[in-house]
Amino acid sequence: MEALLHNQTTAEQAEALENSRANPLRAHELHSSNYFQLLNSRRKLPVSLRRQEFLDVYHDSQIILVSGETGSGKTTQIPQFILFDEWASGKKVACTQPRRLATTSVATRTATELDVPLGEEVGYSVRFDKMTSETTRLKYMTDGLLLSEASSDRDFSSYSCVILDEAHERTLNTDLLMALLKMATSRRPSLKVVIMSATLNIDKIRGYFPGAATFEISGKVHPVQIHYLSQSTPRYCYCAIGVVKHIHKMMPEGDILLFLPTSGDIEMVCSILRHHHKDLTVIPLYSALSRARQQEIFKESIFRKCIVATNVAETSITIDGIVYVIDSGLEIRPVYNPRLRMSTVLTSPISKASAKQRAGRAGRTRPGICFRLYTEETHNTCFIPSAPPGILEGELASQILLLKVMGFDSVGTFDFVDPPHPEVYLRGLQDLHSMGYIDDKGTITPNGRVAARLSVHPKWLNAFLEGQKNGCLREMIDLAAIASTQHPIFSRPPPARFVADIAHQRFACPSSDHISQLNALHAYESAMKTENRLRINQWCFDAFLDRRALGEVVRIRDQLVTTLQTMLNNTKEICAPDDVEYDTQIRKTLARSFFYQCAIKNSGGNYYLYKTVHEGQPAGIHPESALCWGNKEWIVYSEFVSSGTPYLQTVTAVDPAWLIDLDFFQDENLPKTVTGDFKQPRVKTSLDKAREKTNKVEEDLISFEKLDLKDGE
Ligand SMILES: Nc1ncnc2c1ncn2[C@@H]1O[C@H](COP(=O)(O)OP(=O)(O)OP(=O)(O)O)[C@@H](O)[C@H]1O
Repeated sequence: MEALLHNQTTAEQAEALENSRANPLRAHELHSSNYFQLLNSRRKLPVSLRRQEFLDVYHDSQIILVSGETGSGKTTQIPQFILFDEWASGKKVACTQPRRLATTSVATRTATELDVPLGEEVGYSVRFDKMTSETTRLKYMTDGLLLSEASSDRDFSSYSCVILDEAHERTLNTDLLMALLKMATSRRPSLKVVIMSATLNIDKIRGYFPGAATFEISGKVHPVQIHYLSQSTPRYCYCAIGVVKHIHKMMPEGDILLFLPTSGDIEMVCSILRHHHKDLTVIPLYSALSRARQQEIFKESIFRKCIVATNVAETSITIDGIVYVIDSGLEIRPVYNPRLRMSTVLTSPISKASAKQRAGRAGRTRPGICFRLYTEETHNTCFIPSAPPGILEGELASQILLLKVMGFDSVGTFDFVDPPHPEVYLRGLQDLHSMGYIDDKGTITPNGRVAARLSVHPKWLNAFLEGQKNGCLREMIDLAAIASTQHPIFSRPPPARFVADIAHQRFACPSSDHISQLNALHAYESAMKTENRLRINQWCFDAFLDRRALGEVVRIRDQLVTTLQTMLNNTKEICAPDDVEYDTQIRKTLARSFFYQCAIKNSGGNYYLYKTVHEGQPAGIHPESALCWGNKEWIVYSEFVSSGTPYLQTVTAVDPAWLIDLDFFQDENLPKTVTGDFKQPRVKTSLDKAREKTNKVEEDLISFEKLDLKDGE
């Protein structure tokens, strides 16, 4: 012990020893010198100075709303206070985060602070990835994951306390958790709930939890100077490059964090910065990058680091060394349009709360400076106080299904913090009905129950069932896994986009992007069997495939295969890529499972080559698709997104004959004008032709059967 503590002063030694005794995780063990160093800095955090006061409030109340400055220690310290306080209960403490990167990084930090290996007493759990064990008592997890746990345990019975962090973001999942926790606390008096945020809209949440106690922490760790532009500029990327150059050439050491709205902006700015500043380590950060590439932001560098990020770096994470933050004041927010079944991603100004969070990424381990690429007047007059709750902007089908499986039949009267817009809610119900997951009365069906428990979007259950009939269940599982990874398997680095597109041609299927994805995955798996580890990296590099994304797909797929084992045991012979029927069966399965996402060639459209069948919304096909030339009459698509231009993404050509028996395509369900005519006569004609053709084939078959053919005739 003396040897370990030889660097500490006597007072520190005493304090450290006292703390180590109070720490039930390692009370009988010696701590590393790093532990004591961290302990020293943790003790100075504003939250730590009020530990006892917090615990007093915690003991007296069941629900506590905590608000405090960014960097004051909420995310890393409060869960530790609660962990030790609740130790005797034998239950776990959960702390939720809206994003995966923040979840894994704060779990790592807290485990380091407590001097325990990550995954033992402190762990994390995000979708398709976890580091937890039997001994885990403090679990950082994404809000989505806790929500899916709640679907089978409405009382949160394995937890003594649930902490919802970054509640000001009001994600759809956090809002639902608030509602479920409110009910659970009335059933389980021993369950505690802590809702934390730097900029909590206290009045709204306090109104929702009338009896809750509030605990406010003031005080910053380090000051952050804020600078505004004197005049606004629309050329935010070039302005940002100018500020980086100025900092790099003129200002003292310290890393830079630059916030831009889109991954396209980020890649463009990164390539310009790399070209002009060889002595700057430029690192992009956005959600579509693989986890390993995201982790690069935490690595040390001999040069000054410049991290160029979207709002994934906005909350909870601390990147040691960041002194300068440059904030473009913009972000992209997907907004769901229930009438068109389309997600619009538009670049829009951030909220004041987000601006504060972004500035708060500096000044965490030393004083910082934040350059805001907008005027002070813009900040004060144009930015809304906080972003609208996710429940008002997102699609709701899977959340409604989850609530139904939990027994909330009348979701319309559910006690939300902010109720969803009725049109979005009704669209969600309609979609679930089309998928067969709820019946005419809105009651969940047996298929709906299974779909709600899948780790992928519930819509995939129909693809699995249809795939089982058509002998391509494994292919549907592969596609569900590909759709569920955040990272695209086809890599298209901007400087080599053209070369990448040529490399991807070897996987391309002219009638289906889904089959192109399968081709790439299967080629990777064959290469894995024959090549060694080093060669496989080169193989992926040459093919412009993201190896880590493919690895993640395989992991997700294997988990799904385990879940769907019984289904797989009952499946027909799996069709193989060299079967004549392979393409057709996959396209047919996709058509019959995603029939509500159909589009037909738009006869009058030049640029917008297609129109969605039921909404009649014109759209182009994404230029990365093998079907972008529009030579197929009918298609199904996976996503309908608009970032100014509406695009259908990941599309497959289908035959309308595969759809004609579905209710969705019967005359009474096709959209009509007020005079009763079909809104899209082309859809109607095409379906009628398909019907005639199918009837003719059936008639021919019947008359063929009627012929009493004898052997040899
Ligand atoms: N990975 C890390 N490396 C270095 N210091 C860290 C790290 N994580 C946290 N810290 C230190 O701990 C402090 C508290 O961090 P914490 O995330 O708990 O604050 P917070 O109040 O939750 O902030 P926010 O609201 O921004 O999430 C930081 O200001 C920083 O000094």
